[in-house]
Amino acid sequence: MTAQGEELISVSGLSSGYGAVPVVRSVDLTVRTGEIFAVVGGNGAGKTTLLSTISGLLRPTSGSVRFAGTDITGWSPERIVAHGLVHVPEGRRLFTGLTVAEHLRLGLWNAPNRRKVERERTERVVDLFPVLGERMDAYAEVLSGGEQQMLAIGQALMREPRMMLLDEPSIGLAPVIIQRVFAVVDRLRAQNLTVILVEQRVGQALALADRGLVMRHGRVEATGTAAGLAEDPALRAAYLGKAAAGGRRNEE
Ligand SMILES: Nc1ncnc2c1ncn2[C@@H]1O[C@H](COP(=O)(O)OP(=O)(O)OP(=O)(O)O)[C@@H](O)[C@H]1O
Repeated sequence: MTAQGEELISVSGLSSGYGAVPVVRSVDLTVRTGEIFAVVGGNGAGKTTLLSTISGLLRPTSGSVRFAGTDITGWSPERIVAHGLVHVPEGRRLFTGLTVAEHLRLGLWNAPNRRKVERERTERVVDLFPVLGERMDAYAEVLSGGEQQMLAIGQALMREPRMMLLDEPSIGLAPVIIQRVFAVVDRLRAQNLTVILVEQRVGQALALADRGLVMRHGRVEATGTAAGLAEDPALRAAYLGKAAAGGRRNEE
């Protein structure tokens, strides 16, 4: 177990891609326990590929990932999950024909103590997302987009992870629902869960995060505190839209 503020994950020189096509190029990052770390950047910058490489879905072509004091480079996704690092992919990836309760149970599918902990962990997920408690017998496909996102996060939380990789949770959601999902991520941080958050909504992600990085063409373009990144004039102009860049100019 790592204490709050201690380094939980350290990614060094990580590169990966698809076949012979390199996408992630020599990325370095470290995240401390209890932090929300935002990864932002334009379409196709390599954010999803970076998360998939950290979670073992893609093998790195070089570099290393050290998590909770152990080198997990090249481990299978199942082994990485068992070590406390879960990945909530973009698009939620729920199963048609399975209910909310079945999805939550599935989150524990290969957990050694699943029968013992299922009830208590389900209660914790429902405490975070009360709407799931009201819809336990509903099939995933009839849930709203927001409920599906909550279920995807809830399923990952059934493992009581130390770290969550959260890919584009806001996609396709109404602003009020995005706020609700982000509020839960904030609450999870207060419970010492560490999060790497990939987001297209750069302003909102940086407002929530402690630190972060900007990716461009698979490389780290900038890294630092979320507040520092949000105030950087070049980054504001590139990723926060004309209005934000204009606002900055007006302030100066
Ligand atoms: N399965 C795949 N096979 C081949 N190329 C892929 C695959 N997935 C992504 N790519 C390519 O890798 C590059 C990076 O994609 P990635 O999805 O990691 O970027 P991203 O920053 O997450 O973008 P977005 O925000 O649009 O999801 C893109 O050029 C994309 O076309």
